[in-house]
This record gives sequence, C-alpha cells and structure tokens, in this order.
Amino acid sequence: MRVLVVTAVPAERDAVTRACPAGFDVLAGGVGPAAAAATTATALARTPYDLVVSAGIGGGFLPLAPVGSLVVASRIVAADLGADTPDGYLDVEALGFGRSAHLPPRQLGRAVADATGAAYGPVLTVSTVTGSAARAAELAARHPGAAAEAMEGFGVAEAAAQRGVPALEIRAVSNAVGPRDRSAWRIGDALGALTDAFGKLPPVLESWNGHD
Ligand SMILES: O=C(O)c1cccc(C(=O)CC[C@H]2O[C@@H](n3cnc4c(=O)[nH]cnc43)[C@H](O)[C@@H]2O)c1
Repeated sequence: MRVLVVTAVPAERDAVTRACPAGFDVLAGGVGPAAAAATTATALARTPYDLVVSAGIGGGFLPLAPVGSLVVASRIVAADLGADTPDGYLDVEALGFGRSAHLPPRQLGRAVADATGAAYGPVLTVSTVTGSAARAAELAARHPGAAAEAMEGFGVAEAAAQRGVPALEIRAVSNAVGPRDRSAWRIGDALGALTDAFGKLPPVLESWNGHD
C-alpha cells in the first residue's frame, strides 16, 4: 500500500518519518488548507497513492483531547468555510455550493484510533487558530463532539477526494483550543506522540481492505 502523509512544517514531517515504514512518502506542505491542498494535489498527480493522511500537531477540545493525546478524525470539517450573517454562521452547504466536510473511511479510522489510543471525533480545519474561550465555545457548539482543530486537514482531504483517494487525519495535541497561551504549547510532547502513533500504523493498514 502506498501512503502519502502531508504535514505542515518540517518538524512534523520529521516526527512522522522517524517512525515511517517503507511505502510511506512524507511531505511538509506548508501551513493552512491552501498550501496543504496544493501539495497534496501535486503529489497525487505524480504518484498513485492508496491513502492520504493529514498529520501534525493540533489544538485539542477539552475534556475529550488533552495535551499530549492523539485524535483521529471521524469527520474532516472546514469550520470557517462559509458566511457570517446577522442570524449566525452559514456553511457552504447552506449557501448552496461546495462541501464543508469529508468522511474518512470509518472502519480504518476507528481501527487507527483503537491501535494508537486516540480519541475518534471531528477534527476542524480553521484558517485562524482559535485564541479565545468564546470562539472555542462557538466552534464546540456548532460541531458537537469536536475533538481537535488544526489548519490543513480539509485541504488535504479535498485534494484527495478530487482524485478518489481516501483520506485520514491524525493529530497529536500540543495545546488546548481556547485562550491563546503559546508558552503552554507542548510541541515536543506532541511530536513524540505523533512518532509513536505512526509506529503503530503498519499492521492496521495491512489489515484494511481498502473499501470501507
Ligand atoms: O515551533 C515549533 O517548533 C513547531 C514545531 C512543529 C509545529 C509547529 C507549528 O506551529 C505548526 C503549525 C500547525 O500547528 C497546527 N496547530 C497546532 N495547534 C493548533 C491550534 O490550536 N489551532 C489550529 N492549528 C493548530 C496547525 O495545523 C498548524 O499548521 C511549530
């Protein structure tokens, strides 16, 4: 099975590569959904992959995903792709065009979560890191069960979907979603958790039939 892993920055790429078996290509595609989509689309145009994984550190919604824990996405959601209105937020489905969520293969996602001890829930893709309790509460209310937020998953999943390739998202939680406190980010711990998670993937992927 050929697997493409797309991270944002080189430190995340290196954390994945440390654990990666043969057959995994790991790229640092840049921060944000546009860079992630462009990197993924270019790679998929060159090489036929069986699976694409968006991976890296992320913010965790408490109490589901504390710092140092892992999250596997049950849904990959573009959480700010829509319109703000006096009556509230409208996603692109409500606006009548496009899509704001991708569904990873369910059995595979669950199996990866079980093997790695990860929470399994929606992961939100945002273009602006959440920096206040009010915004965190707004996102949690709009996306019940949201486990994590990051900035690339939807871009990776959108590019993969356009090629008919399944996509997963795996996040290691470096910080809580909420009031910004960069000094509280535990990036080293999260990168270590990411390496551990990828070390556990090969048997799970080998037993996946590719069609759930
Ligand atoms: O400074 C470093 O050493 C370092 C090492 C690895 C990664 C970083 C990043 O800043 C990566 C940016 C990346 O992080 C994701 N992220 C992390 N926490 C959040 C969050 O609370 N909300 C949204 N995104 C988050 C995101 O995917 C960025 O691409 C630095």
